[in-house]
Amino acid sequence: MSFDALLWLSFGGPEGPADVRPFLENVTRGRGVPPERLDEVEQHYQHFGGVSPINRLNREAIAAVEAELATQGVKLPVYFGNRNWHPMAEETVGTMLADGVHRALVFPTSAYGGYSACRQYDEDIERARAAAGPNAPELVKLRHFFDHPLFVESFADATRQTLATLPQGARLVFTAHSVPVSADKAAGPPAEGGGRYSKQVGEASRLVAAAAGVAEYDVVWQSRSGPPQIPWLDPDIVDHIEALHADGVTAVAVCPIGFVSDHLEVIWDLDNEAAEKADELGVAFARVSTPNSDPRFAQLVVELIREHTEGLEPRRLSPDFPAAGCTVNGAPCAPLCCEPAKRPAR
Ligand SMILES: CC1=C(CCC(=O)O)c2cc3nc(cc4[nH]c(cc5[nH]c(cc1n2)c(C)c5CCC(=O)O)c(CCC(=O)O)c4C)C(CCC(=O)O)=C3C
Ligand SMILES: [Fe+2]
Repeated sequence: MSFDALLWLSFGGPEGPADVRPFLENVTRGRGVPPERLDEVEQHYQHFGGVSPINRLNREAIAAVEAELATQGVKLPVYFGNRNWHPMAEETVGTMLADGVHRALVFPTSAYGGYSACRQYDEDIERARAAAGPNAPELVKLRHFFDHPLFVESFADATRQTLATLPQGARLVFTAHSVPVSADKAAGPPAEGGGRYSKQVGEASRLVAAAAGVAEYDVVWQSRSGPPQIPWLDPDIVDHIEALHADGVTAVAVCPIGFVSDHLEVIWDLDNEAAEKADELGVAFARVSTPNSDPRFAQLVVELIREHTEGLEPRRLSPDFPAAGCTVNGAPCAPLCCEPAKRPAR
């Protein structure tokens, strides 16, 4: 099938102090996140001058993908749009329409299924197309890539490098963004029994640990928000470091398997909060870098594109593991797949 563009679809982040509050309001609109949590998270952003690295990292990754497309002789202009901050997906899809784009592939910057990691990007696609009107380009989203060999090898090499900086016997701990337990239960089509997000995170961790030659590891969660009475996936990375310390562990390598770039949730929640806890306990700490700046990440994106443009055989390390994510115009992967949780009224 023929496509005339790629839309790089990401989360978005503030690019100056005045952007922070409106950005956070976009992220949490109608989601019942307590104002105290927002004030706290605002401080994390202001600590870095109100600038999240995420937009810069996306622009760098896009430049690498453009270069890789040129190297492989694939002609496809790349556009950049976000869910929560400028350039917003609505603005970008408007530009694509004005440029005469009819059909585009969409690369979402998340490797996983689940509401926040997959279905919400479909909602972004729907919203952006609705804003563009009846002639909006057709938008075909690329699939989950948690078990793609290029994703796994990139994290595995980075993990090996990080472990080499730590004393022998360091514990390897994978982390991904926590979500409400109810959201994880609703992840995947109902017949699958839920948990598609946490299961894929667990499988990616298993693959990376195996490729890095590590037999024992843990999978934990980070960056929890929402009111405390609502259960989220746990344990939290900071609590887990305490538990490991109590068990006599003296060194920890943290691999942010749930993310593709060193954005704010990584540089604050891990490099700051988790590292501080480890330091306080006298536990050696090192964080594995994410794939964003690895040349294999650009190769991965181009390979996912060529699955569509040239019918390239999808490469998966766990082909029997449930995965999806390839949607047309933001329609769900399957009926009731990753249904949005019931949200408190605004
Ligand atoms: C699964 C998942 C991913 C991974 C998939 C993916 O990468 O898409 C992810 C990524 C990210 N999350 C990010 C930032 C934030 N997430 C928040 C809040 C929330 N995240 C959730 C889930 C996820 N989030 C959920 C269930 C909430 C509660 C509110 C709601 O139900 O939606 C809040 C609100 C304040 C707070 O409470 O923390 C912020 C600021 C940034 C940008 C960092 C930067 O600026 O550099 C990125 C990449
Ligand atoms: Fe988040």
